[in-house]
Amino acid sequence: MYVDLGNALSSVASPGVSRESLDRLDEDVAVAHERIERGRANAEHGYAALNLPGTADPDAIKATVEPVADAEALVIVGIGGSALGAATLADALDSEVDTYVLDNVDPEHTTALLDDLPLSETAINVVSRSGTTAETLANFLVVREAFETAGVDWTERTVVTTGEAGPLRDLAQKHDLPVLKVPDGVPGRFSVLSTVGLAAAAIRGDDLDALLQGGRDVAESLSGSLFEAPAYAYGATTYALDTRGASVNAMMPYAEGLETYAEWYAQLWAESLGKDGLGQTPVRALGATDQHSQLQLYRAGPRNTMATFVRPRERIDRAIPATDVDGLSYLGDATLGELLDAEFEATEASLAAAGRPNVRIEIERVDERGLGQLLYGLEAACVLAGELHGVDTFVQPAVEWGKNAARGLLGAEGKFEEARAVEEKTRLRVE
Ligand SMILES: O=P(O)(O)OC[C@H]1O[C@](O)(CO)[C@@H](O)[C@@H]1O
Repeated sequence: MYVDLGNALSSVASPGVSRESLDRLDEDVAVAHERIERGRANAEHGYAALNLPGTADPDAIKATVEPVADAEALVIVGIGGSALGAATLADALDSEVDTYVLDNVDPEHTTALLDDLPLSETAINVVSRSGTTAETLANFLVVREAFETAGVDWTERTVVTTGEAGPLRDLAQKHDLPVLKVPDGVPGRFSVLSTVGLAAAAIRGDDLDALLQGGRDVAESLSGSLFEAPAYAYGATTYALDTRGASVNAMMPYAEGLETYAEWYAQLWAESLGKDGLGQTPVRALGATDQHSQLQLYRAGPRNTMATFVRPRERIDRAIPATDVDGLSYLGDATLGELLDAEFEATEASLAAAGRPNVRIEIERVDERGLGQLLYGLEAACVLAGELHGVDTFVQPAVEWGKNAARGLLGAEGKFEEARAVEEKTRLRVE
């Protein structure tokens, strides 16, 4: 994983950070690194996630999913951190196994998916750390019923990933289902390199060892200086730019296979840093596509945005056929990959020319090792940014209010004051 901070410097951009400020900030990075290392050594909640490249057991995961290793299709039933990591790997990596993610409770979408699936050839990976998330459990009950209606034994097609206890763990035990434990101390959004992201990857036949090796590559680079650790360089720079006004971070990977990665990043950044009135707003974008939708704002809108450009250094390419159409012959001399790289460098430079901060992140290829580096790198960057902001990176208390309100509206057991607030909504209807 390579990071280039050049276009974030105050000599190029505003908001920007001076080299002297980065040198001063590096002292705080050293202190934060010590804290992180201590947290990792004691396997403290959250910090333990940065140990996964060394603690995850790919062979045990592969053995557990063996019963469904013959699947032609896979449905991942989960939400948030229990879906986005696996979905990111599935979007980026090729596999013989057609993979679908049920991470919403839209009846039309769920029904259409179940109607199309070859259920007898389909594996189900239901994932929930708490085992109580309404959307995940509701979708699983619907999926299970579809299998039963089709006369397919769902207990033969299901692998469960969940915590030590809870309704999903109870269900797995009741039906003697293969179950993988979510490791202790690993919040959902930091769990892609654990059983949470790797169970589906194993069913798909992805190279788990290479994914974890990618994580180890970056873990070994973590040190007390941002000038030696690319992940910390990125984390520290987002912090420096955020505190100077860049309260929005547009994540713009230049690879179709990394589109879901930008969604994964959005949860990581929003749930980890969005608290105590602080937090950089993550925006999902895709290069070159969103040059033609969002770039106008980032180049000429309020000076509150930084952009993060991600690209693989190598990709399988395809020539653009020669053409005699006037004004287009230049395209015929290039390839799609060359055009995409030109767009990448041109867009990066266009923001710099307008004095808008941006950072470049590169990996060798969009393969298991490259993804392991990118995902672990962003996790480490996020943990460091959380230390510098002085927030508790590993909790997300603000999400509970809405969950309680929804449970109350559906008449779940217990008292949910929040549900009353929904009924007492202030109204100013215009029809
Ligand atoms: O894995 P679980 O417990 O189903 O939670 C799913 C997601 O919901 C959240 O708790 C937010 O509501 C996320 O932090 C988490 O990744």
